[in-house]
Order: sequence, then C-alpha cells, then structure tokens
Amino acid sequence: MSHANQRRFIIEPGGSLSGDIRVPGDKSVSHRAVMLGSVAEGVTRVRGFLEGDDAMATLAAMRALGVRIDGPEAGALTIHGVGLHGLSAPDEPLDLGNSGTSMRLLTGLLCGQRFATTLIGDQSLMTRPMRRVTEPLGQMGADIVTSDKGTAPVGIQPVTSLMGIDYPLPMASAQVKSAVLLAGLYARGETAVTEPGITRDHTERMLQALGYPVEVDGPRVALTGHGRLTGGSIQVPADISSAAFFLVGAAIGAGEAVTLLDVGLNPTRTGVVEILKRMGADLEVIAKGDGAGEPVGDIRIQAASLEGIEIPPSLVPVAIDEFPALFIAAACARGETLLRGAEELRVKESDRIAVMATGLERLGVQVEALPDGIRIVGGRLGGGHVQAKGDHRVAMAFAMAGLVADGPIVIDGCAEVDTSFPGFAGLARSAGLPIAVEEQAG
Ligand SMILES: O=C(O)C1=C[C@@H](OP(=O)(O)O)[C@@H](O)[C@H](O)C1
Ligand SMILES: C=C(OP(=O)(O)O)C(=O)O
Repeated sequence: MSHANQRRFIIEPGGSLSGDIRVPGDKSVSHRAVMLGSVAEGVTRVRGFLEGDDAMATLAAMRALGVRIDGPEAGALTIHGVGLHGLSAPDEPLDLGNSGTSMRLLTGLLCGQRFATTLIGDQSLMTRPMRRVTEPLGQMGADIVTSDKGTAPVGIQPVTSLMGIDYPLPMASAQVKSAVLLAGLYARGETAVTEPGITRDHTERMLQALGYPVEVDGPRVALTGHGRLTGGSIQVPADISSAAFFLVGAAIGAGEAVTLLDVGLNPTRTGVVEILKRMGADLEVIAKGDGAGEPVGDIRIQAASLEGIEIPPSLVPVAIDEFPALFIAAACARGETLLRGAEELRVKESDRIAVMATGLERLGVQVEALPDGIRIVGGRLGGGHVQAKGDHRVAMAFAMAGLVADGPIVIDGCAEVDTSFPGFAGLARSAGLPIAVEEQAG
C-alpha cells in the first residue's frame, strides 16, 4: 500500500486535450459499496468499482474481517455479505495505506463489534487527525485509543453495546458523519448527525438503496440501530474528482471539446462544475439517469478564457477534493481568485494549501497562502520542477498545468496517484497530454 517507489511525471509543453474520456470509478462510492455490501445480508454485486489502492485497502480490510469477496475483475465485485453481526476478528492490524476514508469509516463500523481491531496506514495517514471520529464515537460508548497526538494507530477495543447520540458535526466532514452513522447501525436507539455545511451523502444514499431506513431532514441525518441491510446491485459512477483534472485541463487548454463520460453528478459533489462555470468555463452537463441512488451524466467542456472569482464558502465542502485542480484553473484565469474557509485542505494527504502554493510559486505564479485558503493571481505559467509530496491530487493538478506552461514541468512524488486514479498517465497521454513517467526504486 505505501509506495516505496518514487514516481516522476514530466510534461512537455504544447499538448492539448480532446475526445471522450472515461475516468475510473468513484472512490467514495467504492469504499462504501465494499463496507455496506459486506455487512448486508445476501449477495451484493458491484460494477465500476475503483481498483485503486485506497478502495483496494478497504476491500482487503473487509476480507481480513472474514467477508468473501470475488473480484475485482474489470471493476466487477461479488460480495457475500455476512450481515451486521457476521464480521470476525482480523489476524493482524488492518493496513489502510494512504486512505483517510478507509480509516475513519472503518473506525465507525468496527467500534461496535465484539472483537478488537487495530488500524494503521502509511506515513501520511499516520499523521492525519483521528480525534474527529474517536471523540463522537467515544460519546457513543466506544473504547478507542489513538496516539497522544490523536493519530493512528487506532486501537479499537470490543464493547457490548453502543448508545445513539445526536451529534452536531464541528466541521463539514462526510467522513466524520459517515463514521458516526456506521457506528449508529450498532447503537441502541437513534443516532443523528447535523452538519454545518453540505457534505457528500453517499453513505446515506447507499444505506437507503440497500433497504436501511435513513431520515434526512435538512442538515440532520438520523437512523436507528440494529436494523438490516439487504444485498443489492451497485453501479459505481465515474469519479467526478478524477474527472476534475480533465475538466480543468480542457478549460485552460487550447484543444477541442472534451466529454467526460458517465460521471457521478451527486449534487454534494458537483461544486467543481459550479466553480468552473462561475469562472466562465464553457461546459454543459448532460444528465443520464440514476444508478443505485447516484445521479450520472456526461460533462462536455471546451477551452474558454477564465476569470478569477471569490469562491463562495457554501461551495467549499462540495468541491473539497477538487481545489488542487481548481488552483491551476485560477492560475490561468484573468485576475485574482480567493478561497477562504477551506482549512480542511491542510489535513488531507498533504497540506494542500502549502504544497500547492509552493509549487505554483515555482511555476512563476503570484500566490499567497492563507491559514484557511489561498489567493492566486492568474497569469502566464512557466515550466519548472515541483513536488507533489506524495499527494495524488497535487500530482495530477500540476500535470494539467503542463498544457499551458511555456516549458516542461517536472513533478516528483507522484506514485500515490494510484490511490485514486490508476492509469492516469496513460489516459491523459491518450487524451493529448504529453506526459512521461519515470519510476525510481526508492
Ligand atoms: O467521505 C468521503 O468519502 C470523503 C470525504 C472528504 O473528506 P472529509 O470528510 O475529511 O472532508 C474527502 O476529502 C475525501 O476524499 C473522501
Ligand atoms: C482526501 C482524500 O482522501 P482520503 O481522506 O480518503 O485519504 C482525497 O482523495 O482527496
């Protein structure tokens, strides 16, 4: 899971994107499909599963917890669900690699079990904050230990029961919301979470799609423990967070139109579309329907001259993973772009404000990192050597900058791209990005 190898991307100038592009399956939906399919009764068939390291870490964890899962084969999985009470103790700590979603959601799912589990991860994951989940889960009666700093290893001790809580989320986090709701499946009475801003609602949608009643009342989501999930079919849409790199690449470049196919259009994820539109992007969304509670469609986009904007705070949580890509769009826009209220970016796989600001400066962009955001003044992008610091989204964002830079861009620390977007470089090359990959044994 952790990448001993170093990977470098080199992007030569002069590329442009065109054509139809199908990016891999949605990472958030893939995690939830494996977790919920595992604790459902009967068989769940998943299609479009993301075969990236993060979702594969969740899959390996559920197997280690005694669930039989066939596949993945070309994105197809068959999960032989064991029911809410059918998981068994793993033989060793569960290694969740680079994946915050796996660690936080599994802490919720596993804290009401009658066996102990330890969760670990790679260097980046072992520094990410876990108290945000252990605190509310502790209020429910869970027995969880972290390091003094509130980081992994997460040691979960068995308990005989959990109690429901009514929890106001202190930050807009779908991972915390989901962890509490998953623990709520094992709790007495009602478990409710109220969010301060809209966050992705895949957990709620998938619980409902598998027959578990969930009550949604504005920002409050509630469920009652000890019900049943029933296995079903889950079609995972293409990941809008992966599509975002191509949306930005097409918007800033000089190519023809690009169409991103069968992308998940859940309104809790489409902030990137709204922000690009506000910046003046020429894009069209073609809705196609709904698969297991998740809306899907195509997004067609072509180059346009972009304007800097002030990003409305309400769009921050619904575009949270797309900011590295959006910062590249801002660097190519006319005028200034200002992002505030996005302090969560500092606790992702890297400190995305600091790492992006440093890289943009390297490319000659005028940028000011703020405690909770960034100010970017658009202009010409030069070539240069930047560090992705092992952050997949930073690596892919800077790769797209290569479409407009006037010299080559060299990006180090790109191996983790495989966590969310295996095959990124090949797909980007076939769409028109002159990207070369160098692997070095680390
Ligand atoms: O629930 C999820 O699947 C995710 C929630 C977000 O994290 P936070 O809950 O920390 O905002 C997001 O950044 C992450 O990539 C995936
Ligand atoms: C923040 C991300 O993921 P996670 O929290 O699961 O590591 C991401 O994919 O951008």
